[in-house]
Amino acid sequence: MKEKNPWYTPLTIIITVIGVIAIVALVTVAVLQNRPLLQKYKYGIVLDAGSSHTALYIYQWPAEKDNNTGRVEQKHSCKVTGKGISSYAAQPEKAGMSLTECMQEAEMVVPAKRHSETPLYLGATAGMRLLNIENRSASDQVFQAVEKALQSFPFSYQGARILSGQEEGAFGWVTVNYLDDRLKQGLETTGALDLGGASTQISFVSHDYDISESPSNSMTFRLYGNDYNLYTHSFLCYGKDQVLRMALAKQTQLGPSTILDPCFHPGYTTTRNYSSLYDSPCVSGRRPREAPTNFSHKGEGNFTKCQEVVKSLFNTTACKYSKCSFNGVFQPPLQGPFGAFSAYYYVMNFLNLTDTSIHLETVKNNLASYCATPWNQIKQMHLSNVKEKYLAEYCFSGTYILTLLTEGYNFTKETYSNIKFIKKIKGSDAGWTLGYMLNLTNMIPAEAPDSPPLPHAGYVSIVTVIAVLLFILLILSLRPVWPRCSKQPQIV
Ligand SMILES: Nc1ncnc2c1ncn2[C@@H]1O[C@H](COP(=O)(O)OP(=O)(O)O)[C@@H](O)[C@H]1O
Ligand SMILES: [Ca+2]
Repeated sequence: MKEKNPWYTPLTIIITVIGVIAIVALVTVAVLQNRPLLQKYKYGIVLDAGSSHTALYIYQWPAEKDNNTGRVEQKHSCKVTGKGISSYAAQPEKAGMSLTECMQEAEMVVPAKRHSETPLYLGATAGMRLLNIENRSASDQVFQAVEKALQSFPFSYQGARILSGQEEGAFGWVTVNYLDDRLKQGLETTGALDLGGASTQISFVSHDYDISESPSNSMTFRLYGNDYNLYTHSFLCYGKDQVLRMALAKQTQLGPSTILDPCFHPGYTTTRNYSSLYDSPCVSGRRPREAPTNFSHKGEGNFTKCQEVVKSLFNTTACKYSKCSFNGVFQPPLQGPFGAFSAYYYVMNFLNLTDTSIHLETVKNNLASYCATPWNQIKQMHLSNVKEKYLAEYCFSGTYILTLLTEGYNFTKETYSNIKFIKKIKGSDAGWTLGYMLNLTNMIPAEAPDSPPLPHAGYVSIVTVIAVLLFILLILSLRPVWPRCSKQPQIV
């Protein structure tokens, strides 16, 4: 006769079945109760009207969480065809029209029932700052045209304006640290380096400096219960396109109608127009009196000489503060890691120089040999997939970036490795737009939100483990019954 398994008594079977059903029910209720109902999203749209081009970003976040936890992410981006809105000074309506395609894309991406509640912002940066200095009424007309175009879409239009350099720098810093989840957790923050076409920004938290030394460079925030004292500065005219103008202006001032430019590849040659070169407040003061219409621009491909030209655009002698970067601008000691984005990334990524663990001298040597490569060879290798204008300027831009970081901001060969060249963080572009929207929609609270002591997954696991333990205890408590059942004769 077979031994009867004591576990097979009707009582234990019934208890087991009820127990399993109870556990499944308990876990299901716990999961359903705590799961966000349906993943419904809200949306926000920001247009970045930069000096070289405009880009549209669509952000989304779970509808029930818009007030606290850091869950905003980039859903979509669209690059407006053509140049930046400031280039339409002579025909403002076209600035508005240029945005149509991307705005239509936004209408498709954002679900129709959310259109009317989706905020839409346009922020313009250094290109419009310069146009505003140069020709106030042209800048106003561009804004009127842009405003009219944006209002014709079904979103909740919140206005178009020029950001100050401080705002541009600070919102870039907010974006980077928000996406890295550093703000909510009160971690050490990352500095932000943004290189545009017409201006460049540096923003970081430096603990041991006196903000009163230069109040115009300081911004204070209280975010998620932490206080931040941010140093930020925007150098107008030190974006890479305006710096190139300044470099050319400097070299053409010497007089000849042909300039041999060390920042361009050997064999590169083009004819440039004096008026269009000097058509910017960054250089207009330097225009030679009796310049011919055109000048010939030839490349020489010499990194060391190029660096000298670029260095001459930084004034590092005058400083009325305890410490300066350049042009008499206060800068506290650099601190912490830095994220460098926008043109910093485009240029260093093209040059294969994004790895900052490589020694700075090696980086310079690599760039020097790139600059010395004949223009024909460069074109043969890359012209099929890179715009010729960008391609011609990477040697200059790379040299400018290294010079700005070391001679301008005072990064050393030791601190260079604190910089990370980045394009995106967790799928969202690094740039000022996200920080701008978070601020305007009050999505980063000053105080830490009250959150449940456990994350959802932890809560469910604990409930499950406790339920299973209780169940085992129950089964074990029935054990005294078993010996009786097993007192069966064991002989066959
Ligand atoms: N693929 C690329 N390679 C090199 N440079 C690029 C690339 N894409 C964009 N850029 C440059 O990045 C810069 C972006 O600046 P932008 O945001 O338009 O100006 P700003 O921020 O000064 O208003 C411009 O100089 C533009 O030419
Ligand atoms: Ca920009």
